[in-house]
Amino acid sequence: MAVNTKTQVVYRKPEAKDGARVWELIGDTGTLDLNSAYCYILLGDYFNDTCMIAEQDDKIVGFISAFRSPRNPETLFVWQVAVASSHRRQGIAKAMLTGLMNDKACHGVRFIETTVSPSNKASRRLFLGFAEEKSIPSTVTVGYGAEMFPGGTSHEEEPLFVIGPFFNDI
Ligand SMILES: CC(=O)NCC[C@H](N)C(=O)O
Repeated sequence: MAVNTKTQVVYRKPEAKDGARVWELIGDTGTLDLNSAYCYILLGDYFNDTCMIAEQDDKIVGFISAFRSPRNPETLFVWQVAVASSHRRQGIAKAMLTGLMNDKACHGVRFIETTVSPSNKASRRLFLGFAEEKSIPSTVTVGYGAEMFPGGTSHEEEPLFVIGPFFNDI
């Protein structure tokens, strides 16, 4: 049966050349910290083993960035999860996180760490739902307090979510 690939969301690792469009996606979400375009180019170049892009009809509609902690490589720190407003509630964030965890780059990961601000309900659902679905322990502790952010800005606190231990022996 012919599959209409025009409507399928495809998932792939980012490349440096995707940086500008990822920067646009993050800016469009209006909920995440917009890093420099250079940062997203760098992620696509040096950290792309643990990042993923969701693309539909040649439009970047999702992005997840992560890296294995240099001080504890068994921990995967998930930095940002973004889905275009036009593509929410379609399971794209869960597909990106699951795809990332199933990648050989995440072999041996035993903990996922991430920070999720109180207003980021979608990411809260994503990570706690991931833990619950896989019966993995999860804790939410003090992460980065609002006071750590520059004076005069209205940045929310960033509680630390720790999911694990689990065995990711893909
Ligand atoms: C999981 C996630 O997207 N966290 C966001 C952390 C922070 N507010 C940022 O946007 O980088």
